[in-house]
Amino acid sequence: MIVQLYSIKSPEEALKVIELGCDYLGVSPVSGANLPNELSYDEIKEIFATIKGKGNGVLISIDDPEDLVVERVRELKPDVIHMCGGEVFSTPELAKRIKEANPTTRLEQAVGVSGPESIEEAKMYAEWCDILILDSVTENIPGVGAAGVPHDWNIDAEIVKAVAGKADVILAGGLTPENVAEAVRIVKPWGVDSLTHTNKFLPDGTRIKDLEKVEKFCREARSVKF
Ligand SMILES: O=C(O)c1ccccc1NCC(=O)[C@H](O)[C@H](O)COP(=O)(O)O
Repeated sequence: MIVQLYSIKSPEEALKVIELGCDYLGVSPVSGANLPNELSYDEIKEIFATIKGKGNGVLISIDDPEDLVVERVRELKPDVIHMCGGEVFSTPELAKRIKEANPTTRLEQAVGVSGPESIEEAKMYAEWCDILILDSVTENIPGVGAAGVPHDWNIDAEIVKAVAGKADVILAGGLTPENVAEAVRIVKPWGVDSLTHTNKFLPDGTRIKDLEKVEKFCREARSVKF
C-alpha cells in the first residue's frame, strides 16, 4: 500500500513525512491554477533532490497546455506526473511524449468518480496511463481533486477490478486518518492519497502537513491486509 500526500512545501517537510510512512510526495508548480502551495522550479528541484532514493516526487498539472506538461517533465524529471485538470486530459500521444521526455516518469491520470459511467472512463485511461487516481470533484476547486469529501467507494472497487493488470489505482477524495482503513477494506487499491485531512491551515492561506495526522493516516492505511 503506497501513501501519496499533497502538497509538500519544503525539503524539511518532505523528509518528515517520509519518516512517517509517506512514499509519494506531491508538489504544485507555479501555474495558472493559483494553488495555495505553489513552488518555483528551483524549490521543486531541491525537494526532488532531497528525497531521491527515499521517496517519489509527484508533479501536479491542472489544465496546463500539453507542451508545458512535457517541458516540465523534461526539466524536473518527476517520478510521476499527475494530470488532474478539467479541460486537459492525458491522451496516448501525450503519454508517448512524456516517456520521450523522461522514460522513468509514470503517468497518473485523475478520474472524477461521479457514477457508474466512471468505470468506462477509467478503463479507457488504463490503456495508456500507469496510474489512475480515483478522486472527488467539487465545483469551487479547479480540476479533479482537493474536494475534501469522499465519493462512492463501491464504484472505486469495481474500477480496481476492471483495470487490474493494466494500471495501478490510488484512491483519493476526503480520506482521513479515521476513514482510510474502511476505504481500503472496500476498494482494495494499490495506494491512497490525502490532502485536506492531513493538513494544518495557516492564516496566510498556505498549508503544512499535520504530522500527527500523517502518522495516523499512514498507519491506518496499512492496517488492512487483503
Ligand atoms: O493540491 C491541490 O491544491 C489540488 C488542487 C486541485 C486538484 C488537486 C489537488 N491536489 C492533489 C490531489 O489530487 C489531492 O491530494 C486529492 O484530490 C485529495 O484531496 P482531498 O480530498 O482534499 O484529500
